[in-house]
Amino acid sequence: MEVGFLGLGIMGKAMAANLLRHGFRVTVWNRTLAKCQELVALGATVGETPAAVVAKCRYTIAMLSDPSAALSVVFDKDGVLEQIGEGKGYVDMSTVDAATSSKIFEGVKQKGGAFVEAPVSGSKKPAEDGQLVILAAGDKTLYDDMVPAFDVLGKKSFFLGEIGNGAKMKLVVNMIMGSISLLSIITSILMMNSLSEGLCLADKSGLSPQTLLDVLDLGAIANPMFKMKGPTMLQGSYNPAFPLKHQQKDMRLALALGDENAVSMPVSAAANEAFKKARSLGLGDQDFSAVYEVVKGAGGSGQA
Ligand SMILES: NC(=O)C1=CN([C@@H]2O[C@H](COP(=O)(O)OP(=O)(O)OC[C@H]3O[C@@H](n4cnc5c(N)ncnc54)[C@H](OP(=O)(O)O)[C@@H]3O)[C@@H](O)[C@H]2O)C=CC1
Ligand SMILES: O=CCCC(=O)O
Repeated sequence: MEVGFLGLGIMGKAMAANLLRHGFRVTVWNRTLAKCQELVALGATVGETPAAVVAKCRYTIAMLSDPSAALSVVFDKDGVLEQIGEGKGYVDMSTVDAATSSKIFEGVKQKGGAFVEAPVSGSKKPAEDGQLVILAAGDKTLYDDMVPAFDVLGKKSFFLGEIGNGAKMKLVVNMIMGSISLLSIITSILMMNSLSEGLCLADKSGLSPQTLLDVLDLGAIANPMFKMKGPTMLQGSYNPAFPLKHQQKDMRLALALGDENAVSMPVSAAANEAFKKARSLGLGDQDFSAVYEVVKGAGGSGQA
């Protein structure tokens, strides 16, 4: 199967590489064209513009940063709309809001093409391993055509019906993830303080601190988020798997969805403020766990 791939950021690069590894013929484009070279080394060909990629491929996938990028790649000069038409499909896997997705759907439909939105759950590692969860909606025939690609990219794909449902599901999932991550970080700080006391007490009492850690990790207070992100957070190292600016964009879009539906979400609103604060501190391109710096600055223990 031949596919086009637009957007080779953290996620797009891993996903396009995965398709190549599984025998797909892939034509790639990225705004910063130099980033295509890594994929060329894996066997991809390059399209000079989104329109050139769509002209060459029956199916084109996009993985772009946010609503404005997703719209620009479709509607601007040399964009997808210049070449999409009867018999061609466009699949946007970026995380955007339902209104953005609907605009793209209408634009593609007017040209006679088919459109599926298919945002994903799972970060850099699941993208590399083909273990994403795909939340698709839109044209069912195109969705069925894309199943071989979705099977490579993900461990499970859902077809959620009319356009917008995939975008909304993704925003709800990420809103929960963003809030829980923040709560988990705060909890971790408190946990780490009490853990420090516990380790000290074990040591002074002649017990092995490492055995204490092993016992705790098997019990009810084991904390997967802290286990995954904790060690690098403690070093103040936030190499991005999921950039903080994208987490804050998702919180913002999810809160707007809450506004539209009059759903009160005080926890998410507070989490959004913390992510915004982190962006104002210049942490937007770091991993979303860098929100820890905000929590520390607000009076959490730097010992954590
Ligand atoms: N990282 C993660 O863990 C996950 C991310 N997502 C979502 O996937 C999408 C991509 O994320 P990720 O790969 O991490 O993001 P990156 O920031 O690493 O990559 C963003 C991509 O979008 C391109 N881009 C940005 N603005 C424009 C524009 N105006 N026109 C054309 N291209 C543009 C960038 O091009 P250039 O290289 O030129 O800057 C790059 O290819 C986002 O919507 C994110 O929310 C979903 C699940 C997990
Ligand atoms: O949108 C990013 C989600 C990251 C994840 O699901 O781990």
